[in-house]
Amino acid sequence: MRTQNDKAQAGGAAAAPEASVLQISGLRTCLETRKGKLYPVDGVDLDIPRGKIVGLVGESGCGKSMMANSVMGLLPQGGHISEGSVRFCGNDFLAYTAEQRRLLYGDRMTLIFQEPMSSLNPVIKVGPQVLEVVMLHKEIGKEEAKKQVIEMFRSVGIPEPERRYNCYPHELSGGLRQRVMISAAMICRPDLLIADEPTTALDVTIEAQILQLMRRLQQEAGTSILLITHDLGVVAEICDMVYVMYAGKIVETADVYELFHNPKHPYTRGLLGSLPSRNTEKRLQSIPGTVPMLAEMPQGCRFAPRCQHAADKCRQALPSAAQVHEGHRVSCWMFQKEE
Ligand SMILES: Nc1ncnc2c1ncn2[C@@H]1O[C@H](COP(=O)(O)OP(=O)(O)OP(=O)(O)O)[C@@H](O)[C@H]1O
Repeated sequence: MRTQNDKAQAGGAAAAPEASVLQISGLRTCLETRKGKLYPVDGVDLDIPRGKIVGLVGESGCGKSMMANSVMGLLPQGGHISEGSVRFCGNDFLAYTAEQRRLLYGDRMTLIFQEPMSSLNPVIKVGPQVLEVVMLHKEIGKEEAKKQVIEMFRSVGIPEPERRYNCYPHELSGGLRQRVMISAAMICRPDLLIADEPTTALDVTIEAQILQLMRRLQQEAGTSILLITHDLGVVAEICDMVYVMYAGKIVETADVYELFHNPKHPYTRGLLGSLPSRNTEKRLQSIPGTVPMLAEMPQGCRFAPRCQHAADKCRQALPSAAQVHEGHRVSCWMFQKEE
């Protein structure tokens, strides 16, 4: 039977708070496929400071979900982390046993997806599904746990929480289902919430409400959030820091104000919808071309085939991350210091 000590070891609960909740260094995720070994995450460094909301942004197919799934142990068959390190609250996360991870997931590290129906069991009422999370991780009786679930439902803005407790997922709207998922993810006040496109399936008004809700709960619980999105508007709304990912690599990172006011990487500028130029007022609506297939990664900078600034050097070798401002790093040959 698990003990408080097991929980402390699994999540580092007894340790002094670390400045970073999640520290990922040189993470490489390998997929063994019929086409050979593919690397959807290829040398990623990412740091999530305690209590911050960090956006991970990039177009579809850039490897954002693979990044999250690598951390959450949700890789498809044939997938594994082949290089790098992951530290969770200062502990070597990759060295955790399966049991330590099981205790951690749902309690100190939680996940919400775009489509709550993929996580909710359609034949079990929503209240008991959240109750199960509480019972698994908190040492309290069923009556107390049920009270906490109803209180949580009230706190996330589910009207008539006692009645909704006994609804099946299909009886709720998409927005209410996502509030149920957020309840399940936040009820144990986790250190880290990974939210993978949590508002993409919702209409704009509900999206704004859900983002505000996440921000409020995050502030109340001191949870750090990794928010995965393809939408820089969502990033602007609630993130403190941003990592921009392209073709398995982080190409730029900065705090949110700096990234929006001083974007450097041509890919980030493309995502922002405009490519400032000294000579023209030209505005881009979208970036020409598509994200490369994993089996067809270009040599050199992976963005070079789509980049209007690409030079020979860009097609030959990968740039490393260079600091352009405090906390602002960019991987682009245009910003490498001359040797
Ligand atoms: N099971 C799989 N087998 C092989 N390749 C996969 C598998 N799942 C994803 N990929 C590939 O891995 C790459 C990264 O995919 P991933 O889903 O992480 O991207 P993403 O940025 O999260 O995009 P989206 O927002 O569309 O999910 C893509 O090239 C994708 O085709």
